[in-house]
Amino acid sequence: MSTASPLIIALDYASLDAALCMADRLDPSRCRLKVGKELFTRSGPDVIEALHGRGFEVFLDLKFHDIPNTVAGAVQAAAEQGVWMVNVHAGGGRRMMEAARERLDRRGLTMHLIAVTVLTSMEEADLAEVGISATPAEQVERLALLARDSGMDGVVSSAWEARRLKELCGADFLKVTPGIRPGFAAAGDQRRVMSPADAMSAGSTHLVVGRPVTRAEEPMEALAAIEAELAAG
Ligand SMILES: O=c1ccn([C@@H]2O[C@H](COP(=O)(O)O)[C@@H](O)[C@H]2O)c(=O)[nH]1
Repeated sequence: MSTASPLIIALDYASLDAALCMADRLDPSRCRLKVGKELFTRSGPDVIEALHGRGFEVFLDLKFHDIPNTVAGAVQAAAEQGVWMVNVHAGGGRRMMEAARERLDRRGLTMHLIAVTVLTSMEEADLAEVGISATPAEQVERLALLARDSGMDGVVSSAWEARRLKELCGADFLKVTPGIRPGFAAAGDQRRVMSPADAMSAGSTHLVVGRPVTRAEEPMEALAAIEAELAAG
C-alpha cells in the first residue's frame, strides 16, 4: 500500500519478532517502515517479505559504500526484493552512484535510489576529524549536487539543510531527513535535529523517526502526537 504520509518509522530492533511486534501496531496507510543495518543483519530478506506481507512500503537503509560493481549488484538485489527505497553513501563518489543508477535502468527496475550526504549524528568537529574542512551545510550541498548529477533521486541529510537543498535541487528531489525530534523526545546521539513540523516547513519530503516512537512508553500515542503536530503545520 502506498501512503501520502511523509513519516518513515525506523525499525531499529535486534530481532525479527520485536520488529514485527511494532509493525503489527502500525498502519501502512499512516507510515512507511525503515529497515536498517541491525535488523537486516539479524533477519536478512525475511524482514522485507514480512513487512511487504503486512502492506508496508520499505526503505532499506543499508547505506551501501563500496566499489561501483559491488554497489550496483547490491542495489539490484534490493530492487528485486521490491523495496520502495534504498540508499548509498554519496562519499562513494560519482562512478559508484552512476553504476547503481545504470544497473537499475538497464534492468528496468524502479525504486527510489538516494544518497547519504552527512550523517545527522555529525557536526563540524566530527567532519574535521575525518579530514573534511567544511561545515556540515557546505558538505551536504557539495554531496547533494554530486548525487543529483550522478542520477540519484534525492538525498539523506538533516532537516537543517532541507531549505537550501530545495533551492539547489528543486522540490521533486527527495529530501529524506532523520534526526527528527518532537518536543517530548531526547536527541540522544543525534546532533542536527529538528521537530517534525519545522522539518516539513523547511522542505523535507520524508521524515525518518525511530526512537521517539519505537522507544516511547506509548508508541501509538507518540505517533499520533507527531501526526497532530504535522496536521497543525
Ligand atoms: O544521517 C542519518 C542517516 C540515517 N539515520 C538513521 O535514521 C534512524 C534515526 O533513528 P532515531 O532513533 O530517530 O534517531 C536510525 O535508524 C539511523 O540509522 C540517521 O539517524 N541519520
